[in-house]
Amino acid sequence: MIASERIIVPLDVPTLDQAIALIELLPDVSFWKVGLELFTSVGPRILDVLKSRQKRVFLDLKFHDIPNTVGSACRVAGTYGVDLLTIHATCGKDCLMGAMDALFQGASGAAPPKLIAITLLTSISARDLAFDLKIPLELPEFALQMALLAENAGLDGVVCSPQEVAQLRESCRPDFLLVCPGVRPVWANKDDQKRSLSPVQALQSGADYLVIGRPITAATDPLSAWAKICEELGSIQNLSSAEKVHL
Ligand SMILES: O=C(O)c1cc(=O)[nH]c(=O)n1[C@@H]1O[C@H](COP(=O)(O)O)[C@@H](O)[C@H]1O
Repeated sequence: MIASERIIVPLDVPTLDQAIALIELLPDVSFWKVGLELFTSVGPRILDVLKSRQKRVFLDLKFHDIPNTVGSACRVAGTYGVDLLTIHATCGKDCLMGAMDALFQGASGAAPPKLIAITLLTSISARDLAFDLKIPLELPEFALQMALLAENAGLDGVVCSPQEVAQLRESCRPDFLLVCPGVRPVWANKDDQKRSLSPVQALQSGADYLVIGRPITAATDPLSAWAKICEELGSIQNLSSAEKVHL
């Protein structure tokens, strides 16, 4: 897999027309993420648009509810034929296991999406975790525990910040997918991301996929921002973990 295929670009726009314009502006992007804004606005139509263009699809709905509700939603999401789907690890083990079962049922014989759990949102700082959320664990330890919970529940991987990815790569099974948002080239704004690293650092630390949005989509020239990031990633010599990923 070449480095650019490991970048997932979020379609964080409110309308179908804007989503299609972005897809057409960046023809070399092979993996797109559909998140809460676009899916709330457009629904599953956007998934058909992407699949008809042979794109891989990350459906980022970040489910977080009781097991019965999440399971029912996963049964529907399993019918969509997408590649990746998100759930919060803090749903708990029963909910995570039930979600996996429900995805298989929904896919009815076809390959279900890989289910990956949010460990801790990349917009949360160590201070937020301790003082606002009152979690009595150091941030890297909390992220690790959430990843181990997801792994024990049989999930395919997790979403984590690039700052924790090296630790998770060491502690989790080798084929456990590690997807990192909050990635920022040195020349880009941090925006609301609190635990970022550069794309090169994130891949070198063991990420399988990088989610990179505003540094590309909000750039004055998105096409050259995309090209610049691909060029930076092209300089990495050892991309071995990519060989394990078959999405
Ligand atoms: O699940 C995600 O993709 C996600 C998890 C997380 O912890 N942090 C995070 O930023 N994301 C998503 O990754 C994307 C990051 O976008 P930028 O900050 O514009 O690069 C957004 O679509 C977020 O919804």
